[in-house]
Amino acid sequence: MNGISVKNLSYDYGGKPALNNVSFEIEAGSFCALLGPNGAGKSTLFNLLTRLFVPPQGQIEIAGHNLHTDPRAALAQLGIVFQQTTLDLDLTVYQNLSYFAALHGISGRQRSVRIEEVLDRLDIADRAKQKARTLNGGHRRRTEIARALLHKPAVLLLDEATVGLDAAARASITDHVHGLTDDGTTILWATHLADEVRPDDRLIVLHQAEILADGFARDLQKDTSLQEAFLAMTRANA
Ligand SMILES: Nc1ncnc2c1ncn2[C@@H]1O[C@H](COP(=O)(O)OP(=O)(O)OP(=O)(O)O)[C@@H](O)[C@H]1O
Repeated sequence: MNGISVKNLSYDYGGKPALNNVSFEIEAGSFCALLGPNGAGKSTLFNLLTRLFVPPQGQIEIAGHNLHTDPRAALAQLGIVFQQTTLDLDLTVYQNLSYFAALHGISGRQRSVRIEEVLDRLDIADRAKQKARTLNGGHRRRTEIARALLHKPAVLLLDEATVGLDAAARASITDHVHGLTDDGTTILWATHLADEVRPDDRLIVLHQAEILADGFARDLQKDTSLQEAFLAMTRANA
């Protein structure tokens, strides 16, 4: 079964295409980077995958559930980390997660067990009692990723999750997120930074509403760096 399946997906803003007949499949339990410059269509794709937007054309399946015909089952399998931070800065890390767990109907002992599990996964158990306001950017992001995993989603979407972080925090977040596939979670990682993609990653390059390349990063970069290959690809299609 696929983690994510997208077929012939299109979307436009007032006639200007933001996604043009896009199709791809991501195997369950794998990490896929979605690399594209600003304006490529990444956020639009995420808004469609989370059903914030309804596509005029195309089909989306999340963990085998059709998002259009069975949205409840599909969305139950989805975790998301948006580009803009959405923590309540006046609550502690634990309280932020506890509130979210309650929204998902996770209660009682199960709630504290799950919170401990996800904090451990992101190596931030020692921050549980700290107010979110006192955390650095990297730890805030890790808290949001932990929160997105509380309901054990089969698929996790991250939209430019390292925006505004320094190089060390970016590297730590990308390491942690790669590790999340260990338990079978499917990851779609949107970025405009080629250095966040590893040679063994599945890579989809999105540019001007279309998929320019889809394969393993090592094959797409060939003898050059991925950054150079990415720039050459997007320049050639400017
Ligand atoms: N609400 C909107 N109204 C009109 N055009 C929009 C709107 N949102 C996005 N666009 C346009 O659609 C195209 C795709 O934008 P989108 O935000 O999906 O790209 P992106 O890859 O996520 O870029 P970024 O990293 O800058 O967010 C761009 O040309 C953008 O200007």
